[in-house]
Amino acid sequence: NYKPHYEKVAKLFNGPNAAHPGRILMARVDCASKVNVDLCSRFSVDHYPFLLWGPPPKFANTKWDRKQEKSDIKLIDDGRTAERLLMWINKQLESSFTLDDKKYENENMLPNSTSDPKQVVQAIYDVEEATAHALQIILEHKMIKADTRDSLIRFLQILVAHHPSKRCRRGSAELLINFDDHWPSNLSLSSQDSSKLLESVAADNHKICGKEVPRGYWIFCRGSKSETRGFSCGLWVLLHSLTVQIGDGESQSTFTSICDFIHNFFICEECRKHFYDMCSSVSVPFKSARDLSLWLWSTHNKVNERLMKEEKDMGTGDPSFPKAIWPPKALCPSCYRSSSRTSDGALQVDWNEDEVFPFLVNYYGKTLVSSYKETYMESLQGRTQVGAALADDASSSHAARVPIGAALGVAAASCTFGALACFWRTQQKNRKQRKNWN
Ligand SMILES: Cc1cc2nc3c(=O)[nH]c(=O)nc-3n(C[C@H](O)[C@H](O)[C@H](O)COP(=O)(O)OP(=O)(O)OC[C@H]3O[C@@H](n4cnc5c(N)ncnc54)[C@H](O)[C@@H]3O)c2cc1C
Repeated sequence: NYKPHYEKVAKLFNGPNAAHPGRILMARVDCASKVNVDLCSRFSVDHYPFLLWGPPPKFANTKWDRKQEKSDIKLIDDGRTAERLLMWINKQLESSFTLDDKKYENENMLPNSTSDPKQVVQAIYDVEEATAHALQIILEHKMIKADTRDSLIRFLQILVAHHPSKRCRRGSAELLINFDDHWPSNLSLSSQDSSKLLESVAADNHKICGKEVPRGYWIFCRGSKSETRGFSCGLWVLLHSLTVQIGDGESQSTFTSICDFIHNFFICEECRKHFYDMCSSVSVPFKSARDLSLWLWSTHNKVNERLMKEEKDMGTGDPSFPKAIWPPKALCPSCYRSSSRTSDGALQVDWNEDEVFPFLVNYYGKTLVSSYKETYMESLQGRTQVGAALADDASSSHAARVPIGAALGVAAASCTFGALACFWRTQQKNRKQRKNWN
């Protein structure tokens, strides 16, 4: 959501149609990407958006500390919207640029097309990807601290028991077994200690969902644009899949663990804050898995509802996957008792929760896991049929449109097409690296 704000400002200064070319160079860095870890840690980036201002050469070789009083590089502390950011810049330069200096053209309005909801059978790969991705972010951003350590342990415990992927359950267990060796409870990590531990975890080849993951691409959560969907979509699917697996006696502790995990380890500041507020508004402890699954479902719908409006107003979001109240009637007709539209066009649904819960259990439980089991069995039988299995899936009644790159990637992970995999992965890496500096 910040992106269009910053692009609005950047378009005044960057690119061939800029109204004020060359006055300022705006650049963006994706700190969630491995190639930028060193750069981002030099500037102690611990949340986003994180805006810095300074002479370009200083960014090349400075190690910046925000506590440092006299520095050529400053933290922009008031730049959450295009207007405020431009006001901040105007103050620095004693200028009077306005956003109207060059009309902002929204390039994101592409025609809509609908997605096939049955693709969830392939979401198991994205749940693995999101799990590995989350751990990678936690390690690279050195987020395990004295006050967050317990929350990670509690979340890993849930993953050990209920992660829909067996290899992630195994990997989470291994991580827990070695947890005290890597992160002793009395250790308050200096950045040097933390780097050493990160190296040792990497050297142990500790991959929470097996060696092949993260694979570097998304299947179910693949957006039509490179910067949409992906991790946050995979994270939602993981959370839903956990809530439908737990037993009634675990519902309250799972609720607390999910809330704490998002609060401590989801680096999208706005998301974790909103989610934390919604967690805090729950006053009665959960007594059943049903209640927790329905709470997460309706919380997700509240986020959808809010983003639906924001994305419409700002032209963000993925045009091929517009936010909507979920599940749509076509996916679960019996979930709807009745529905109507308000005067401003918003959908209001009288839900039949006795139908929604079994629907969620089936969607995020049985259906999601079905594809994994098949693949896992095949991997035990010699790992040669994965590409074919995906192709078969695509024409089965669980029809899933598998992007060709992803299908090749999964096939490659089975070690069947080594050379192809190498080529494809290199392409992916190059693409990622190019993206990070545009
Ligand atoms: C905990 C959390 C909080 C977030 N908060 C914010 C925020 O405050 N601001 C922000 O801009 N972004 C937020 N995000 C990101 C945002 O919700 C989306 O994940 C992101 O925009 C990608 O959207 P998507 O189209 O892939 O669908 P997502 O919303 O990520 O959903 C993934 C899939 O889940 C299914 N689904 C959709 N709704 C439901 C539901 N109600 N119940 C069950 N399944 C459903 C659909 O199949 C969908 O494709 C948050 C993400 C998480 C995990």
